[in-house]
Amino acid sequence: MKSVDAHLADILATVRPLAPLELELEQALGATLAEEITSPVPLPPFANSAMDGYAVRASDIADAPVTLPVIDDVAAGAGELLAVGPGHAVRIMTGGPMPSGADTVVPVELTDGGTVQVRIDETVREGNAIRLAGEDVQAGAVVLKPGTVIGPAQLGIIAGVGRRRVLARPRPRVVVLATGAELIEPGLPLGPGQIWDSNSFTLTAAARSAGADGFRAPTVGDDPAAFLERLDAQLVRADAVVTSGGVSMGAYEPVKEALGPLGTVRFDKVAMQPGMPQGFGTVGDDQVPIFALPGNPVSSFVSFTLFVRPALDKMRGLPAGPPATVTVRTTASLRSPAGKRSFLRGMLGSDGSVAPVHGQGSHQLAALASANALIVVPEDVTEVPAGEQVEVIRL
Ligand SMILES: Nc1nc2c(c(=O)[nH]1)N[C@H]1C(S)=C(S)[C@@H](COP(=O)(O)OP(=O)(O)OC[C@H]3O[C@@H](n4cnc5c(N)ncnc54)[C@H](O)[C@@H]3O)O[C@H]1N2
Ligand code: MOO
Repeated sequence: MKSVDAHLADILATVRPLAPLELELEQALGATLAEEITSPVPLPPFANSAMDGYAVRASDIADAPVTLPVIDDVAAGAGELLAVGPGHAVRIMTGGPMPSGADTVVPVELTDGGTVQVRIDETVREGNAIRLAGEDVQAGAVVLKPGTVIGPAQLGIIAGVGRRRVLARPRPRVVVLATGAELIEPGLPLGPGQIWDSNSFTLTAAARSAGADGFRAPTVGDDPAAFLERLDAQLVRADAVVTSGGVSMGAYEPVKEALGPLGTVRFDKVAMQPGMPQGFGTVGDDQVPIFALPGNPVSSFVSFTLFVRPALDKMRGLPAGPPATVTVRTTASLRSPAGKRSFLRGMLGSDGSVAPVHGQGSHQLAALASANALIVVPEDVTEVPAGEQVEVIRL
């Protein structure tokens, strides 16, 4: 049997980072920056008020209460500004550019709010409530480095320095294709021998959680020709394909039967529990990576976590490797088959312990849904007593 590490190494040796594209900001969430972002101007570009109030000279309000004439009204976006001379005040709004001559803003709460003249009840220190030009970013400064994943705040600064597009590796497009003659769409009534398709929803969501665009293709039955036809139709929009089911030893294994003869997809038994039968390779003229995951719901999810997620990291241009683990104490004893690495479903507690959940079968979806961690038991360990330290992968 092939080791988990060797299988992941083969996958990571095959997949390539996606080429960077010029992305519109609306498309850039979750993409990985492939250029340095600098600011062409200082930010803020000009000194402006941090509060709604009055721009004054600090020396004029030292003996507050004082009453000053209001000579101008400055909203955010105002262009033409009158200078503030000695003894003058200008009403100003948050974000409004500071008029020359003024060195201080008095918040409206400390005044009578007048528009012709204003009574200032309290003095404030010189420079109060002014946001200086360049206080956030100096002109020419780097605000984001290549390799940064663009989240909401990163999008904000890219737009904030005036950019409409960025050079970035896009989110990988992952097509999820579930196979099985027994599968029926959730929402429709079950017939004899049928089950509702859950894997395609889990895997599509897992792809999205991993920073990809997940697309759920319509499921296919057990006919290899129909599978190949569906796959072919989906390849145009796929940077990677994930299938579920049809890879073990049965009489009807459409994925294995369809992909095996291509010679570009290998089917292996990987020394793990769950998730032993695994297919991986490339398909189509563009050599699109394909992950043929086992059909058992827990097996396909665990396989995604161990193999597909790191591959997506690599496609996104991020550091890629096995999932991170933390060491905690198990509250109960654990069992694992000899020669296989087990990934038991567990619940991490706030006290630094993990409890295996009830129901460790690879078909037990509800138990998986109640877990927040995978407890890793190495290949050479068959029993772990309660209270021992174990490695866990957080889900
Ligand atoms: N004789 C052997 N039988 C099996 C072996 C083996 O080595 N020798 N391996 C077992 C292991 S381990 C696994 S894992 C499964 C993998 O089977 P397949 O990948 O071929 O998957 P299927 O047979 O299509 O389905 C397995 C199981 O999962 C259910 N399933 C499938 N797709 C979905 C879906 N989209 N949503 C929900 N549930 C799904 C399906 O109904 C089956 O119950 O093979 C073992 N057998
Ligand atoms: O490898 Mo299978 O996933 O145990 O059920």
